Amino acid sequence: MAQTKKVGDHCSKPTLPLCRSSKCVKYGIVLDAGSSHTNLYVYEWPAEKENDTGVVHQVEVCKVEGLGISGYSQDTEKAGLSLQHCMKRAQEVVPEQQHRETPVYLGATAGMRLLSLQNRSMADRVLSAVEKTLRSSPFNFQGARVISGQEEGAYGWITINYLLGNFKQPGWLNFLPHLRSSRGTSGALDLGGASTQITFAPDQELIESQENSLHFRLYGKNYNVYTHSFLCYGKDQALRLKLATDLQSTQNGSLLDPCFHLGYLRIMNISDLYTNPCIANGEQQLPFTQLHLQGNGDYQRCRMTIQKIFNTSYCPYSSCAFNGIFLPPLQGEFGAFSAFYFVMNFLNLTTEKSPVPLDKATSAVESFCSRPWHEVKAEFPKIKEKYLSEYCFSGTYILSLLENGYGFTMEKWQNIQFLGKIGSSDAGWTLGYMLNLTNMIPAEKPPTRPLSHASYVGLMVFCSLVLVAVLLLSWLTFHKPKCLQKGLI
Ligand SMILES: Nc1nc2c(ncn2[C@@H]2O[C@H](COP(=O)(O)OP(=O)(O)OP(=O)(O)O)[C@@H](O)[C@H]2O)c(=O)[nH]1
Repeated sequence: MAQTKKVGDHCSKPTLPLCRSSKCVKYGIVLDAGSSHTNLYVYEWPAEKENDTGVVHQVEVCKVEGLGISGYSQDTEKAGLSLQHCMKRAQEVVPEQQHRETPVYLGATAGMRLLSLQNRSMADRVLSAVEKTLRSSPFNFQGARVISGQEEGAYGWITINYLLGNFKQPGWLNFLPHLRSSRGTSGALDLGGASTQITFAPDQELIESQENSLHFRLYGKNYNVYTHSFLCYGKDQALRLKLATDLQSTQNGSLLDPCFHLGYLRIMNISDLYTNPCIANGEQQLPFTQLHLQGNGDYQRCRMTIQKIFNTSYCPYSSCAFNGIFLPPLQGEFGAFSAFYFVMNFLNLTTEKSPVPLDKATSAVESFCSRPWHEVKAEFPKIKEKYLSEYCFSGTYILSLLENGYGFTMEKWQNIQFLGKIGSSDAGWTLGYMLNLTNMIPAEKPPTRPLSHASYVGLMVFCSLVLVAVLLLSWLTFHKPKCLQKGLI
């Protein structure tokens, strides 16, 4: 059973001093090694870091081309060069005198979790190759590791709530402890290529399954948070799961697929489809080596085929998402990011103001899926064919996951905001990871800032004037001039 994580507890012992030998850390770098590619993020500390007043924000993002876990294992040299290019970019962004103080972290997510399950030594080789490049940079390399699904969910939740300013409550709430609940935070929905996470503070205190339960103490406040990471339910692995399920009913490897546009053709090697732990050994039973996929763009049928990858036939708890995984009743607002945003943004279903209602979103995906492939390709010539050809599947998958998998009804759907960035920072787990490791979110509320000299002098003058006025009034009351006293008789 996974241990309950206390993020705030790590914070009580700083792992990285913010100021060393008169130099303060002003930047931090995090690399997110995902299944399809790696992103390098450079963050900048707020100006008044000692008092933790400003907000740590992103100043640069660099996409390391080819360095997805699969890409790296295929072409190490090319991916290594691409990584060096992004490290150089970071050296330009971070002032030279700051290089030695700037911490660099690498976290690998679900792609690497799957690679570790499938081929441990390959996964270790990938990590040590990346580590070697990072060690040779002028920055302060702090380590590369595979983060757990629970951490990915937790840090995504921390990132968006930190950026939305949800952790710092007005001081007057300290005097009304009954109002200080976990509410007022936003839930986090993250869709990757290999896994998807849902994290939120539920209404009910009890989280029925220990491995879905997180306890944080941040800024002097306790948070009970639910999280789950569904490995193999990122959008790329979900497509594989769906294809593997569909293949069971074909005799010759030809598949009429409603999740792709009419006129779209794709040929895939069956061995590529089956080389990962998400799909149990079905390959041997198939009498063909290639899959010939032909699109026929039918949203309703696509939705039905996707539905088959969610097993909702059993639930050992009071309520479940799918595959027997506990899910408490959904609570509050949610921010949906990563591929949730990429896909919904392409389909024009993200708005800054009010969310697009569920029925309108469904009609939009349905109408997109029904368009012939040649027409879609002609309209979006600049979009990568891999992304463009899969928006129909991805849009339908997102609707199925949120509606059927998690139970976002028409009403609850209105609480979802699809987010690319918050301010200048991308929504994702990386910022939360760095904030935790550098102790930027303390477990306890920082002491109230002492008054500045000018405010102190001003306050003293004001108090003195009030005192003089009170003394004068008292004197006038008890020693009234005689003429006045006579007049009153
Ligand atoms: N449309 C579009 N899709 C993208 C873009 N960048 C990444 N993706 C896809 O979005 C999905 C999620 O990508 P990431 O957020 O990098 O997730 P990941 O790191 O693969 O996630 P894990 O599953 O946790 O390993 C993947 O299927 C990517 O192929 C983009 O710019 N546009």
